[in-house]
This record gives sequence, C-alpha cells and structure tokens, in this order.
Amino acid sequence: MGDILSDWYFWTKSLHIVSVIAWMAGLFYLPRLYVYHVEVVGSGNETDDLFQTMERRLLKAIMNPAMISTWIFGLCLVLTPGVVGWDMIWPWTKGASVIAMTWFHMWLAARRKEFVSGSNTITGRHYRMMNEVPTLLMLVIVFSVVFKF
Ligand code: HEM
Repeated sequence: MGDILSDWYFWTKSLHIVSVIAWMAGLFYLPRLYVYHVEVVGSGNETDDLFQTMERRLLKAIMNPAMISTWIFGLCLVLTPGVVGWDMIWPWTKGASVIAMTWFHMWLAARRKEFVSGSNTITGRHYRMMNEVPTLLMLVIVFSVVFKF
C-alpha cells in the first residue's frame, strides 16, 4: 500500500491541489451569492428562484464533489510514507483548519436550505463577515503545508 502511494505521489498531490482549487472557488463564491440574495433579491420572486438554482448547482455539482476529492487525495497523501511527521506542528494546524473548512461548507449547505424554505434570517453583513472565514483558514493551511514548521 505504502509503495503504491509513493509511486503515485505526484499524481495524488496534483489531483489534491486541483480539487482544492475547485472547492475553494465555491467556498469563496457561495457566500457572495448569499449576500446578493439577501440584499438585492429577497424572496418569493423569479430572481429568488434563479439564485436558488445557482446556489444548488454550485453546492451539489461543484463544491460537494470537490470537497470529497480534496479529502480522498489529502488522506492518500497523509498515508504516503514520509509525507507527514506527527511530531511536527504543521499537520495539526492544517488538520484543525481543514476540519474548520469542512464545518464552514456544512454551515453554507444548511443556510441554502433556509433560502429554499424562505426562512433565512441572516443579514448580508453577517454573510460578508463569514466570507472571510475561508480566506483566513486558507492562509493557515497554505503556510502550514509550505513552511512545514
Ligand atoms: C481536506 C483534507 C485535507 C487533507 C487530509 C490534506 C492533506 C495534505 C497532505 C498530507 C499534503 C502533503 C504535503 C506534502 O506533500 O508534503 C497536502 C498538500 C497540500 N495541500 Fe492539503 N489537505 C487537505 C485539504 C487542503 C485544503 C483545504 C487546502 C487549501 C486551502 C490544501 C492545500 C494543499 C496544498 C497547496 C498542498 C501542496 C503543498 C506542497 O506540496 O508544498 N489542502 N495536503
């Protein structure tokens, strides 16, 4: 198993990074859609339906598969011999941040259901603030994997 993962290391890492790019694109864009949905569109009109369609497709067709493949290739990298040293700090800061990023994804998915039922109570300002969460986590993750402190 270890030998196979070592042979495939460059493939796994490339596919991990491609998946991360797709996931992050959605994590940055979906809260922006929510800001416009709350502040400009409102609920119970044709544009509301259009935004709900865009939000559903972004989450289901791009973000969910991208999150799953980021985790699969990321865990393959964790299992590749010599990649992670658990006595270092970086795997722990990265691990905590990817768990937080996954929580943020689930939080966005739960908010989408509120738009569907017309029961959203969160303000545009709150969504703007939440929009900074993936940026902060991305900084911790990238500095962790590159500096490997
Ligand atoms: C979802 C769970 C994740 C796991 C289990 C995971 C795990 C890993 C591991 C073990 C490596 C290998 C480091 C090496 O080859 O030395 C890696 C590389 C990398 N990860 Fe992740 N990762 C995850 C999510 C993320 C996320 C969300 C991002 C970006 C926001 C990210 C960005 C990167 C980058 C840029 C690299 C390449 C670093 C380099 O080669 O210098 N990962 N990941």
